[in-house]
Amino acid sequence: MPSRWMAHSSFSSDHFIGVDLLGVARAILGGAKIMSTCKNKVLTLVFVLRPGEVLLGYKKRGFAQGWWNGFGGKVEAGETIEEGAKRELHEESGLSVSNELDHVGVLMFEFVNDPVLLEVHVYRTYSYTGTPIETEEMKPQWFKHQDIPYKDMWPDDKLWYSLMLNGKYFNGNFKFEGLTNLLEYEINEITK
Ligand SMILES: COc1nc(N)nc2c1ncn2[C@H]1C[C@H](O)[C@@H](COP(=O)(O)OP(=O)(O)OP(=O)(O)O)O1
Repeated sequence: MPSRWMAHSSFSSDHFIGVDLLGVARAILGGAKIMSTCKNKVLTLVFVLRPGEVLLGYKKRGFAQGWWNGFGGKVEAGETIEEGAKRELHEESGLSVSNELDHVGVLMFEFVNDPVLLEVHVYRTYSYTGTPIETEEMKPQWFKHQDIPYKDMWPDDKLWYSLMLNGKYFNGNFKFEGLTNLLEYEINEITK
């Protein structure tokens, strides 16, 4: 969300890769403009962890079909973002979480020629009940951190997964042209 761009302006050089300063300035200014004209679509993305491994789901249909991702989707009317995250996790993987999820980040995605910004709330948890099951939408599989299949994932994922896996808090802004061409981005680690 553009306001978050402003609120957390301390860039971590470790995670601020591949964008020149002019590009960042343009992106921030562009963000401010976008904020006044766009409506955000609020989505969730949940990562279930066990020591050294993360559970990902292979998307069998719809948006980003054929790619691996965490579990999540649109927040429905009448539910909090975290309730939406738990519901989507259960629908897509069969797992339930009764404790609070750890809210580790917010990612903003802009797509060229699309006025709608995606506001993706990222959660992680080590605490869950159930056994992952294949659903109509996702096929779950545990991956060791070193085996995460980044080539079959959204191009932004390799840029922020290490923060998420290491329990850091972060936000990010990404501008895509189509689904595979990441034009600009910035990622900020947040000190709580
Ligand atoms: C653009 O980059 C993205 N990267 C990553 N890693 N994840 C993303 C990106 N854009 C969206 N997502 C996530 C956010 C959600 O978890 C899903 C999209 O959810 P979907 O559109 O399938 O929402 P549902 O409510 O499940 O939709 P249907 O019920 O209509 O299937 O991807």
